[in-house]
Amino acid sequence: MTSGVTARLAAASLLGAGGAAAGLGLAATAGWLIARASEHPNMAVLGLAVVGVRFFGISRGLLRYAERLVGHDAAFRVLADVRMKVYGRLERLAPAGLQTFRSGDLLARFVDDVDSLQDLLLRVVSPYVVFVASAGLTVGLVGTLVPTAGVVVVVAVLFCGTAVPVLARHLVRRSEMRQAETRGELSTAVVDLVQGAPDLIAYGAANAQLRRAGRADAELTTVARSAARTAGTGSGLTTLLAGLCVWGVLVAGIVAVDNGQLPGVLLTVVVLVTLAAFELVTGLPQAFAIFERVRRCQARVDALLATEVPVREPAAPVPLPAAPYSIRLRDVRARYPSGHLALDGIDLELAPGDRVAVVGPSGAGKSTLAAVLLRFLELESGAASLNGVCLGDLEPDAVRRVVGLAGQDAHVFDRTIGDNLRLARPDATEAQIRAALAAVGLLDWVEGLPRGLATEVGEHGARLSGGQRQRLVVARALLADFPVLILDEPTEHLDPRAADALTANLLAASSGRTTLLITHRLSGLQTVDRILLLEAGRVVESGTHAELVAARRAYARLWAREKAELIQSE
Ligand SMILES: Nc1ncnc2c1ncn2[C@@H]1O[C@H](COP(=O)(O)OP(=O)(O)OP(=O)(O)O)[C@@H](O)[C@H]1O
Repeated sequence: MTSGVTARLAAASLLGAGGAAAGLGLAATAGWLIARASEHPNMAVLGLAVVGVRFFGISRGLLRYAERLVGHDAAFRVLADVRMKVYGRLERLAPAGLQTFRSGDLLARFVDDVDSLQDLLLRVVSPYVVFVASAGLTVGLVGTLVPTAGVVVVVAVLFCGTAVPVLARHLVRRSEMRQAETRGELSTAVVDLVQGAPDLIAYGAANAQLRRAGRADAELTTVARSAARTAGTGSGLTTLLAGLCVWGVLVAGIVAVDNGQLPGVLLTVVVLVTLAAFELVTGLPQAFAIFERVRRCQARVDALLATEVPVREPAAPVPLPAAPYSIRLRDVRARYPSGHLALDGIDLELAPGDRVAVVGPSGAGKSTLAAVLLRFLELESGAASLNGVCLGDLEPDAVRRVVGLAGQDAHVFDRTIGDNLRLARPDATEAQIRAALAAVGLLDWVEGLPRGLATEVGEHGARLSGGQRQRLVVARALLADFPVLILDEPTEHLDPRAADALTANLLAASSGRTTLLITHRLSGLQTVDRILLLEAGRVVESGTHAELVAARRAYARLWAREKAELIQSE
């Protein structure tokens, strides 16, 4: 917590205590005024009390307002700080480190759990500080005037301020702690329901998913109701105890007046001050219950913040070397946290301007190779370097400024075509945007649209065809102008002819730029400098297209099959 926030919290506590003191002052002066006025004294006697009522009345309102203002300001600052930390962590964890979290649960942690943390200051600490201040002053004032009444107030304060809330906290602990998890489960079910709606409907599975969300909702209602019932019972009990306390003070006060120990006028003061002090006590069991929920939310946020980053981040990063860039992998092995060994002894050389294709069957480890180069996945052994500097000694973000990816699952934002492109390069000129679109064969289409670059693409690019979406992602990567560009299955959603045309376009557009093309199609690879054929995480063949075809091994067989399929499809 920054010192500014600590000072604000201290100021809010002082203002809260001041407001409580003013409230008691108001009760005391008003009580005295009413009782004394009933004796019809000279107006001059009442004058000071009238001023006191005005002063305490106005200052109580002002102090409470100021306390809320300063307290909320502090709480929101804390919240902003935590949210920034959580977002920063999410950024470092994405994508490999987030795979253990479900996206709905992640959303609940990032939004609901972080939001709940403000309750600690606003709904737990603040009411308790105010109660402690009120109770302390009341015990002092009432105890001085009527010692036996003071004892009654002390006992009531201990019960209302400690015993009942602690008991309520104990009873409510399980359900309050369960709330954060259940909210996460509901969020997960709803996110699945919304994101998977078309498939759920197509497979007739929507009702089952709705029932799952319904069950999570019912469980959340049950735990919330159980927590509210316990907190409500606690509030009722404290109200009862506060009422008994006021009666006890009244009886002790009457005895004191009878014995001549207390002037009759002050009896009203003693009773009204006690009433005012216990005004806030009914909220305390709720505050303790909230404290349990906040603790659980804090634990969930802490777990996210403590999640290990999937790649090593150097304590003292080496500065990024100057361009041009060459990359070298030597005997690289990489394993996913699940234990799967996805790369097993990979060697790769990417000199400036090299265009290398990585091909191989599904699951061979092609995308994993991209993940290693982008520092999304740590090496288990072997060496990876950029201009001779170990990739692990550079800041991962610095590596990602050099090595860019146009991935098969890249996100298309719910904005316009132009916005999606400018994301990669906010200052891109019209000519640069047009060149990127032309390189992926989208320029004619975009120019034919009534709104051109201002056309909205919908959520996840829903208003685009699979192929257009894919091309847009590649255009964005070209526009970003990364020194080393990885194109992961850029032709994934295209028919064979369109795929081959796009590969040709891309290889032409990336001419002179270091490019790693990951693809399952071999057509068009005649123009790349080198091809690596991956199988089960190992390079089983490498060379130019001509060399590999001439070698008549696995690559040549794949090539023959692809040609036959192309002839068949025509
Ligand atoms: N996050 C992950 N956790 C565990 N295993 C993974 C993960 N991602 C991929 N794998 C496994 O690693 C292996 C290599 O996967 P990878 O995605 O690199 O293959 P690929 O060659 O790119 O396949 P495709 O052509 O289908 O995209 C596969 O067996 C896959 O199941």
